[in-house]
Amino acid sequence: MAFSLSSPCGFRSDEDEEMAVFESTAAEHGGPSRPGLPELSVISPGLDPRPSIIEQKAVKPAAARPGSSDGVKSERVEVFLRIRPLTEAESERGEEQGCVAVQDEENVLLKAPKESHSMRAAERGITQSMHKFSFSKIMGPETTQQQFYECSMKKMVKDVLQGENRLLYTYGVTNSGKTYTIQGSGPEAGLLPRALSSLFSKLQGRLYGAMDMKPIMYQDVRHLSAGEIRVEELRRNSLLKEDDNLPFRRGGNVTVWDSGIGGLSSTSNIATQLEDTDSVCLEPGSLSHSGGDDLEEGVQFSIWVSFFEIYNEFLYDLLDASPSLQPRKRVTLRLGDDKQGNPYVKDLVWIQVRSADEAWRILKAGRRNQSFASTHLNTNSSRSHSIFSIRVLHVNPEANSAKAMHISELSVCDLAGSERCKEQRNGERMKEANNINASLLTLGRCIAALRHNQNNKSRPAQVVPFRDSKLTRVLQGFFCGRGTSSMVVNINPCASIYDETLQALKFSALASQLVHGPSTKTRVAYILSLLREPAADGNESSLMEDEEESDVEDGDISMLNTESMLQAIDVLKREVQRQREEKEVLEANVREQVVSEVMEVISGMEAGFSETLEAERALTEERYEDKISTLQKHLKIFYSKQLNERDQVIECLSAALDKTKAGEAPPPSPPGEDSIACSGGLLRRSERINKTESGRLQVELDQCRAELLAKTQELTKLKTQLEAPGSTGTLVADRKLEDGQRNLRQLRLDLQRLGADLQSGERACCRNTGGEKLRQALAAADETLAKQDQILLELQNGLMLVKADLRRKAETLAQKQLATPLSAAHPTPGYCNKRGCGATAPIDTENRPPQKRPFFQSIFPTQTPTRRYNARFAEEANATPSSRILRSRQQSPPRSPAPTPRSLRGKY
Ligand SMILES: Nc1ncnc2c1ncn2[C@@H]1O[C@H](COP(=O)(O)OP(=O)(O)OP(=O)(O)O)[C@@H](O)[C@H]1O
Repeated sequence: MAFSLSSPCGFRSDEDEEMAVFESTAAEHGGPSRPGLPELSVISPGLDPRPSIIEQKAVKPAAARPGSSDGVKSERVEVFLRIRPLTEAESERGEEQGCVAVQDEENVLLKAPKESHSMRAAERGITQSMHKFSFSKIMGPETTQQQFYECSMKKMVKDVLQGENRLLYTYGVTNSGKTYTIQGSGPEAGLLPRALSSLFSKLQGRLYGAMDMKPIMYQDVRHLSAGEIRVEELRRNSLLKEDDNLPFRRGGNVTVWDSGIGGLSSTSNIATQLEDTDSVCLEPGSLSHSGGDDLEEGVQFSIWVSFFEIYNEFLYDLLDASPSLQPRKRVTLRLGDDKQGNPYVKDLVWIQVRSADEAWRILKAGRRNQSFASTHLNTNSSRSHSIFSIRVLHVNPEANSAKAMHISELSVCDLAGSERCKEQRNGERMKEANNINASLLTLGRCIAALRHNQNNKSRPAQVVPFRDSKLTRVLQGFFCGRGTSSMVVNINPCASIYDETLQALKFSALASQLVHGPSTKTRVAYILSLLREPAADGNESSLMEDEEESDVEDGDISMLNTESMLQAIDVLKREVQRQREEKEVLEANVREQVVSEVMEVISGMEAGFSETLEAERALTEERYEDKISTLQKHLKIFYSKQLNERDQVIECLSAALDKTKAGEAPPPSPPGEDSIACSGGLLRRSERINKTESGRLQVELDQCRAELLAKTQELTKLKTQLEAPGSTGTLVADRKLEDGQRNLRQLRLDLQRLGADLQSGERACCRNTGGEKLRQALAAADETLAKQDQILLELQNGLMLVKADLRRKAETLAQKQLATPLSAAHPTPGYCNKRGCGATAPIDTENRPPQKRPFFQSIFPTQTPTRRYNARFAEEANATPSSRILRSRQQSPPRSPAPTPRSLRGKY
């Protein structure tokens, strides 16, 4: 897996989010800034002055119980920063670009150099170019090993001798000085030799010399038999002897061994370094605090050490001594859990040491087996995580064996350096780098999860992925309350590795957020306090009677006898039960409270909803009522208009009918017609038509009547004139006759037009309610017209008779005139020619009664237009007025054919 240092030590997702929590901008802290982009981020455990000790109840409220652990304080994980000095070579390369600036003892500022990825990212606006970090203590390049020991590890040694478990681990980019910090170099002894020296210095005269008790598993002790003791002694001597025979002492040869995985895999030229470390010496007075004044009275201490490494996710015992220097197959160790679930390295070699020198020699012997290699950054780079552990057995020789033993531990872990995989050209180095980075990634995830759980106690706890790597599994106990840990972050101020350094510091910022869980001693104290409490039934009141108060105060639970331990277990079981019940009650109360609150909220919501619903309903009702009333108003107006129009139509039709009844005969309408299909528009149109047509018809009828009357009077007058003998008005009568005929023709034409108009009126009227009546009226008018026609016919006949009479008289006069000279001198041929009356035959014909022979035919025997007209007229005399009107329309092309009532019916 190619590892990118884009996030701190491989933090990928959750952790990156977490990191954002600590960041703040330059504006907040007065740092330099560019427009629109803050250049400084502050990544620290807290922005407020950080107390090194905080109240435990703020961290773990559940433990704040009267009589138990109330008031016990919990510490933040200490994180130290150590900046190594630049080497001459690095300075010559121009690595000094001031990217690491120590502000004070706790704060450091990182400024991205020009060529770094961070600066490029900052220029693109992705991140800041400056970052500020806070630490428990910052040790600059000038810091000596002694100073660093004083501030970091000295107290840890003291704590371990008092029965605590402590872990110190170094973290940083490769070649940043981790190994130097732990082991030292030359006269600069590292933390570990100083701790060993300090430890044995404190234990002067208090060492437990026998080798009959040995630490096993997580923190158990086994009593050794004599045979086993011999085996242990042999092993120790072998290792010490091996150290004495180290090749470098004889000239610095190369040691070669098999990593146990892929055959010969690691090569180390350790001569130089071991020579250096071999000569590690402590400055005079550096361990001035030697002396075990604060050690427990009467207790002796047995010191055992182990040394193993995690290389490519395999565990190797570095003290698995073998006298052979030949390549050999290394045995891998397995991890196991004890009954309490504490992880431990199975079959790990523990060597009892009686002095700091022995311990140091054992360490050196183990280092020979450690995996080192030359990388592009470090010629002697650790390719594995190495863990050197010191177990202190607290033995009370005066007490019985069961309660005489307590174990504490100091572990020092030199983590392999994180690095860019892509920069490893060797395949094996690449693999190592991958494994190193993977395990560091897991460590980061564990720390992030722990921190999350500590900060979010109310939420479900995250699973801490200790099992995802061997490293975290081994260190699990120190992160879970069975000890405390301190971190040393080593950085190299070289500009070329600025980006990696920045990521390492971000990782450390996360680690510094951690708070130590309750220590082992705290738990023991809690259990013992439970045992001291008088139980409700009084059964436990005698529990501690056998125990010495001093033992209890010491908090060493192993000092209880079996019976007391069983009782303690019972008490603890009951305590667990009590706490469970307490929590159940609490949960029930909380549930009840939550339910009642939720119900309140629900009922409030219900009330709100019903109010809203009511308001909505009222609003909707109001709106629809408005709409209905508007609609009703409109309908009312519409129907009242309709009714008015209808009434008007009815009135008009009634009036027209009345008028028609009074003197006019409207044309008949087809039977069965009614006004069911009448619409408002048709009624109005009918009304208009009726009004205009009726008026016009009325006027025309009046005119016709007047004309008829005038003609009748004229004819009567003529008649009387003609009847008068010797009347000189023959010509006048003739002329009058012609005029009468013309007038009659005109009259007929008018009548025809009148008939057509009446028919139109009939069509219009047939649509309305009074259509039937109007038709009847028209039929009556038609009959009247027919009667008038009849009268006219009679008049014509009368005229014909008068004319015939006049002719006869004229002939008689002519004959008389022929008989007289006067009559010869004044012939009247013009008259005869004019009238075409030369023929005599017609005279006879004309003497026939008028009914037998048409009047005009008798007057104009030849086929003239007048005759044709008269013939037609004769036909018409026998036809109804309607048929005459229809015929006249057919013979009048200029006039458009009138629509029949049927067609009108279809149209409407
Ligand atoms: N504080 C210091 N003062 C002087 N020299 C130092 C200091 N820290 C480190 N060095 C030197 O820097 C070099 C690299 O140190 P070291 O081997 O301890 O790095 P490292 O972090 O352990 O590297 P790796 O992770 O690759 O093992 C060594 O030569 C060491 O002597």
